Amino acid sequence: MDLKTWIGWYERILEDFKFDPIADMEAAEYLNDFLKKHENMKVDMDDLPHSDKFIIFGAGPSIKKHLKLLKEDFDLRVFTLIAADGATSALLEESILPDIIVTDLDGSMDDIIRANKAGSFIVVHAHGNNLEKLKAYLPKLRNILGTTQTPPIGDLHNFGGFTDGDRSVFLAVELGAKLIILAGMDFGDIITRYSRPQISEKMEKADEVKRLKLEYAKKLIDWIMENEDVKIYNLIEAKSLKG
Ligand SMILES: Nc1ncnc2c1ncn2[C@@H]1O[C@H](COP(=O)(O)OP(=O)(O)OP(=O)(O)O)[C@@H](O)[C@H]1O
Ligand SMILES: Nc1nc2c(c(=O)[nH]1)N=C(CO)CN2
Ligand SMILES: [Mg+2]
Repeated sequence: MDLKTWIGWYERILEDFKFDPIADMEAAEYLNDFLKKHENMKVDMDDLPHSDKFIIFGAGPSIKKHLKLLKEDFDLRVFTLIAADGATSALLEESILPDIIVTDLDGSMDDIIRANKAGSFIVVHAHGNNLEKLKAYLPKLRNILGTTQTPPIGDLHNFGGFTDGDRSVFLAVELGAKLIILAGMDFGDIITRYSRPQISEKMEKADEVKRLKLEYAKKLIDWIMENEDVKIYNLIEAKSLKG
């Protein structure tokens, strides 16, 4: 998505969520300054693993079922694997290391740091509500690519995308994907412990903000399906994985 089109979406998001664009910019400046001061922790788009086939994992209720089916029926080595934030924990439980993690640092950070140490590249998003998390966790990470939802500054990227899941799809398109399989991308209004590590039940009804975030995630992925030269299959809609 070009920047002009993204800014149109961003303006609607700012209005719907009442986010503060100045706070978004301050977080972006913090991330950019950190990466400038720690060149050895930074990577660029060319450094990220990629192929023309991607699987992108979201943190929805179907994630474990989809992971098990994919492990049985597909040679995962053919794909570049992207975990959206909290989905990283589900992959590690199945002994799968994602090639790339896309995160605003609110998944299970123990798992995300473990995967990053084991070799997953990490695409860290700065926004007005995660400045404290940037301060706490950036020093613990390596192989970082920085993203922002504001017009990009310095070394940061903005290839479009709001939630970690849809931003992962925009990233895959930017990296040359021709085929993308979506797993654990239920959208809807049920969230899991992978998405909210602090909830006590295995699943819960999403609050209104999360429900609206998932609505945007779906709309942005629909936009990609209609406007980009890529085939996207959501396993949620597949009648049979082999069919
Ligand atoms: N039912 C679902 N529950 C949670 N995530 C889902 C669901 N369906 C799809 N996803 C995708 O999985 C991604 C990873 O989930 P996670 O909740 O960790 O992300 P997030 O973008 O950080 O959201 P939040 O800002 O609410 O913490 C989401 O960004 C979303 O795009
Ligand atoms: N300001 C702000 N921006 C965001 C937020 C958020 O909570 N606040 N959440 C996101 C991922 O879902 C993406 N962008
Ligand atoms: Mg997140």
